[in-house]
Amino acid sequence: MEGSTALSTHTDEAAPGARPPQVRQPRLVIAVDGPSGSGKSSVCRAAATQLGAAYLDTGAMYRAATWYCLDQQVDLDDEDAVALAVEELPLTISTDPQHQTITVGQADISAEIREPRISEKVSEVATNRRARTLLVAAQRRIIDEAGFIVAEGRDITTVVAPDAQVRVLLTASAEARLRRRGAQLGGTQDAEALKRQVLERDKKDSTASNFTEAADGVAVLDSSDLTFEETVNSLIGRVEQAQGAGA
Ligand SMILES: Nc1ncnc2c1ncn2[C@@H]1O[C@H](COP(=O)(O)OP(=O)(O)O)[C@@H](O)[C@H]1O
Ligand SMILES: Nc1ccn([C@H]2C[C@H](O)[C@@H](COP(=O)(O)OP(=O)(O)O)O2)c(=O)n1
Repeated sequence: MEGSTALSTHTDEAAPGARPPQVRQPRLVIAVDGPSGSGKSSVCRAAATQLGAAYLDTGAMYRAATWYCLDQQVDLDDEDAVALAVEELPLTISTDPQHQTITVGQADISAEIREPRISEKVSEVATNRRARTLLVAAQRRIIDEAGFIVAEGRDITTVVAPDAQVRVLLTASAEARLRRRGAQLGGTQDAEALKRQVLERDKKDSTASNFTEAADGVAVLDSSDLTFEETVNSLIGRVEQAQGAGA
């Protein structure tokens, strides 16, 4: 049933930065979208750590849903079956940028969801409209509970948190993104496999959300010619500007 989110998402308590838990953070949401390999996860994790903010990797939730469907031998072409599986998904996700774990039931699938077998199937779940509705609702709950959080994905600036104080589209050239993903996977993937996991997946994902052009009010951060540190600093600079504006 659409709207009745039985998706029992549970968030592990974030332990961000060195800030004591009793210090209440002002509400500040940093939304980052972008294509595969643009640096969203690594840049946002580093920025959240330095800022003492929580961190939400929404792609990991789509990956976990895909892992669960495959584990339960759900036919990914069967839209209803995929939506039902996502409805019952017993997901726990950490929002601590320094300790990222994701579990389904008792299974810790933090490493498994990064495997190429998941990357090659995840768009089939991410383009399921009902699955998206359920996952977006869960993501909004997590963001609301955290208050001070960097959330990244494909539709955070536009659908999940369009009212975020900082909204950034993180991009990089196709060449840079393929090179980065290849290096990240330790050179284990040939050029064709990388293209499937990066460019073809982006093309399919683009049918479900727009992360190739910045929406109104969303700043573009092109990391093609920036070092990792420069990219992180640029994002933090935007957050500090917003903090200054809100102070
Ligand atoms: N500006 C950058 N310069 C060089 N490498 C980067 C940069 N940004 C990210 N990377 C590296 O590229 C790889 C892919 O980044 P990742 O965060 O997984 O991207 P995404 O989450 O957008 O798919 C990581 O190994 C990361 O360290
Ligand atoms: N908010 C989001 C986040 C991810 N997705 C989809 C798109 C991707 O194919 C998968 C996995 O996302 P993930 O960010 O882990 O992918 P990359 O690390 O960028 O390659 O989920 C989405 O549709 N909406």
